[in-house]
Amino acid sequence: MRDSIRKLEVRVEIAPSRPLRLVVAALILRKGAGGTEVFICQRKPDQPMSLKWEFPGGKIEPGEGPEEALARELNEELGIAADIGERVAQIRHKYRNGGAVDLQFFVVKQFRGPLENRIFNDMRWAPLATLPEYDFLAADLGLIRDLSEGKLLEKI
Ligand SMILES: Nc1nc2c([nH]c(=O)n2[C@H]2C[C@H](O)[C@@H](COP(=O)(O)OP(=O)(O)OP(=O)(O)O)O2)c(=O)[nH]1
Repeated sequence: MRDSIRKLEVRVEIAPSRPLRLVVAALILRKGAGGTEVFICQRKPDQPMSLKWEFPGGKIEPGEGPEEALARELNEELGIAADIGERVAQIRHKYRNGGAVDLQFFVVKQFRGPLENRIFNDMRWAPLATLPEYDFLAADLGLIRDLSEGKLLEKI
């Protein structure tokens, strides 16, 4: 009995202090003159990881499914009603200062409403080949490389 209590205490001590954040983000796509473009957003100067570029989205709230969470975030951040499409990537990343994230990326090809900037420092459509020119969040860098080389979306 005492042994099992001791084991339990040890487990509590080594439990991770920062939980894994479950995050969903959108690759909102359109056809541009020079090929496919994706919608990218820049974080504000007063946010953690300030001025880094990212794909719109955010944390899944308790009780939400990933698609539901992403539709909510896109409505809150950009004022659009989006049709959430195929999940094309999942990435786990440990930030040096801020714990770990589990990121799921979904394609969005259709949405209703004009894109409004409600929370970002800047936002724009970027041709896939130009993505490496932007200072993206570290977790996104593998995805950025694949997108810019035309690897990930070839079947879409
Ligand atoms: N939306 C979005 N978040 C991303 C991307 N890549 C990446 O590492 N993240 C991280 C940054 C944040 O830690 C988290 C998203 O959380 P959030 O949007 O709900 O809130 P936040 O930026 O204020 O972050 P936090 O300080 O509350 O953790 O996921 C991405 O491409 N898009």
